[in-house]
Amino acid sequence: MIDMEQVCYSYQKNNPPILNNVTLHEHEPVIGAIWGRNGAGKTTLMSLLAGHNRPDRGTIQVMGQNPYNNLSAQSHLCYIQENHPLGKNWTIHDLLTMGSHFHAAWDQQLALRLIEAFELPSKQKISKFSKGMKTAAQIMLGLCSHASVTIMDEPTNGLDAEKRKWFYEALLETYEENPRLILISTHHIEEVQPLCESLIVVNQGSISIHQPMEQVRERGVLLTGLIRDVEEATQGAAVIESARLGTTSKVMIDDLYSKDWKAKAQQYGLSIEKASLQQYLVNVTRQQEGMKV
Ligand SMILES: Nc1ncnc2c1ncn2[C@@H]1O[C@H](COP(=O)(O)OP(=O)(O)OP(=O)(O)O)[C@@H](O)[C@H]1O
Repeated sequence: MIDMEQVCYSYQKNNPPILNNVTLHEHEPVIGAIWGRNGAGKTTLMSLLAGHNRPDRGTIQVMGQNPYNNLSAQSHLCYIQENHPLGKNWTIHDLLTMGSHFHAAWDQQLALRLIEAFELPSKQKISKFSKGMKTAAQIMLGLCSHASVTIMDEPTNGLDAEKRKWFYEALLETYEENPRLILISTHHIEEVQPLCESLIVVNQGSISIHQPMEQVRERGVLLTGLIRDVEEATQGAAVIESARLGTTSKVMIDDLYSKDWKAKAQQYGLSIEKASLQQYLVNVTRQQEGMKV
């Protein structure tokens, strides 16, 4: 469904590339999370996939076609930017008209349900909406497009907890009804991870992890205990974070949270817990950047 091969991109000529030899393939319908620290290159990656920019090197295909300047490829795509450009005087009614005009598989029923659930006023200009209401309108556009490849940049920004829950429910419902490729960039990985089958981590302009979510979410072992016991128990292990307080040490290991680690923790008298996915990804990307742990 998407193929990026050795893609390089910089915003200004002769500047170091923002994306560096990025290769990314997704050939099955899936909900995928795109995670990365600020400035990692997530939005740049998504805008290239959506055909908003042209790569300096490498190739991009969406549903078998180059998306850049290509109306035929665009008909398979819906890219919702963080502050999606909408007409200054547009109302929700105009958005519905635009959505059904541009997207052949537009889901009007879902659109009307979301408008009601998010309490979006039909006559008010969207430019006068609150941030959360604007976000809800964008979400409506992205989910109801039913585009084969739907890409949403930080779709929950500005939504309160209840509305984020509604978004996640609608996302799952519409995906189950019509499986397609839906990529969501997010900083709220803990919330989004139960919905996602795939995880793409962007780090310093490269893709450092692209794996099934179920494999990554099981990684990250936190051990706490006396410094000497922790050191002995973790000899040869991949320590990606370590902190000391007095005689106590706390470390994170880049490994599966497994029975073996639980047994080892018991043997050395250490306390053990599963690291959160967010903590784990922060440490893994830090280490990849060669920063001190
Ligand atoms: N229009 C632009 N012109 C020049 N540089 C840009 C432009 N947009 C982004 N950049 C630079 O490209 C790099 C990657 O930015 P990008 O927005 O892709 O990151 P991101 O991972 O989406 O970050 P965030 O999580 O903060 O939104 C940053 O160094 C940023 O300063």
